[in-house]
Amino acid sequence: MNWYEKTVIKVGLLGLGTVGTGTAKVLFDTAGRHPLLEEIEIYRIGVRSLDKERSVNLPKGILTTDLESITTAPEVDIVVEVLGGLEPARSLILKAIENGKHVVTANKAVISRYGDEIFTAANAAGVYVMLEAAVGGGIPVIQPLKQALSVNRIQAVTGIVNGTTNYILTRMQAEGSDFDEVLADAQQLGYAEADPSADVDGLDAADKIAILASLAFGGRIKLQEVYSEGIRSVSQADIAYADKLGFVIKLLAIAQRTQPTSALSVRVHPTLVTRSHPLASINGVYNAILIEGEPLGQVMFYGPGAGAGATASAVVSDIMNVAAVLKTRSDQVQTQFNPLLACSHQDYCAIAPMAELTTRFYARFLTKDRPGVIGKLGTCFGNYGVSLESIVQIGLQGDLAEIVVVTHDVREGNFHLSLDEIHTLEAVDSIPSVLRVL
Ligand SMILES: NC(=O)C1=CN([C@@H]2O[C@H](COP(=O)(O)OP(=O)(O)OC[C@H]3O[C@@H](n4cnc5c(N)ncnc54)[C@H](OP(=O)(O)O)[C@@H]3O)[C@@H](O)[C@H]2O)C=CC1
Ligand SMILES: N[C@@H](CC=O)C(=O)O
Ligand code: NA
Repeated sequence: MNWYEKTVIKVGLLGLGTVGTGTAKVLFDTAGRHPLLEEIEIYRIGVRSLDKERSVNLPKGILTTDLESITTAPEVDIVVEVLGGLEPARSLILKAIENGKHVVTANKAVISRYGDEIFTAANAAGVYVMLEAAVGGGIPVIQPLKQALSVNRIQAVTGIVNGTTNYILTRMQAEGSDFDEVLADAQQLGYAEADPSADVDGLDAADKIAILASLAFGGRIKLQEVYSEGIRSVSQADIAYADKLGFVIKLLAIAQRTQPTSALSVRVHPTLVTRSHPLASINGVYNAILIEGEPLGQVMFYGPGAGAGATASAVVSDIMNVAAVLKTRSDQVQTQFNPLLACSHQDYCAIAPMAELTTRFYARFLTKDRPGVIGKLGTCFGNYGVSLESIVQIGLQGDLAEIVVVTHDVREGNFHLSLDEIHTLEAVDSIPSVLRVL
């Protein structure tokens, strides 16, 4: 059959949870959207339970628990994986590719770990694997990086890419709310991963920055080389001190190349961001990704980073992009990829160790309340070339003095050596927090 004659493109949907339901709702309600959507039909939907109540009206017999049959059905053109988790998602994606299906996925966990295997298989099979929903939820950022921005030499990608943690930090900052209570709300709103520690411990953001770095810097990224630190250590005391010093605390995901030929720094950590920075005002479930490149300069993408409708918008845009290729292809056999849709990186990017990072730091110390302690801290910092931007003693915690320090740019390895020496001072009780400053 000639692809020009095809008027129905069939989608096999794996998963009908938050994202799957949002996707089905858009595909069942096409009025007022792009006319190409009218040519896209859901063939089957794979779920775990056939008895669960669903918030979308479904044609009879469309649900199945036999997910593999969807990936092999000759009728299906595009398999949409919105199951989450590593398995069976990875195996089903590979099965779909093996059977010549194009794949759309929202699964950053699978792509960041098995992207190598998946894209190698897809390129060999002549199919596309699309992942707009995997980063920034509804925000178009994957396609812009592959297309409009690929003209640029990218220098840095700095993002708030996890909706759950941004929602938690925003409410902790605005209302002084309790961490566990706000996390439960984020879960109830459908923002969090099935295991929310992926959000809270920075792992979801690490998956996403690995994907963004790969596209921005043109090489594969080994996930285990991405440094990640979550928000469990962020306390109300640090939020209050940051506020007094003119900062807000955000979980940032950063991929940066300081010199054209240098190794990349790819990392996720809670960060003090000065209130005037564009990322400081991104609140709630919203995400933003600030990209810096030459010759463009800075561009920032902003929008809802999680949730059913927003994520469905990204999933369906990928389905449409593949559908457009299928409709305009003159031959059923793939002869050439569209280089602005496919992913063909072969080499790995070199990643710099964290000790080599140059950044500012915020640190909070509890010390004995006696004269000369600040001088001793200053000497330890001076021994390792750590220069201080500010040092303040605001209050007491019991009979201990609380001292907060913000440094100028320093090599991370040197800063940690100075902390090691400070730990040995008799006057120092503890160092409850150390955070980086953008
Ligand atoms: N939620 C969000 O805002 C966003 C999510 N994502 C990503 O989208 C993906 C899906 O997330 P989300 O919709 O929130 O997840 P949910 O947990 O809400 O939904 C998962 C769906 O997959 C089905 N499912 C899961 N495992 C199996 C299995 N082994 N066999 C059969 N069916 C299975 C479930 O079936 P049943 O309904 O029967 O239980 C359910 O329908 C994840 O990769 C997530 O990271 C990306 C961006 C935003
Ligand atoms: N759990 C994720 C969902 C979207 O990717 C988040 O909170 O950002
Ligand atoms: Na996106």
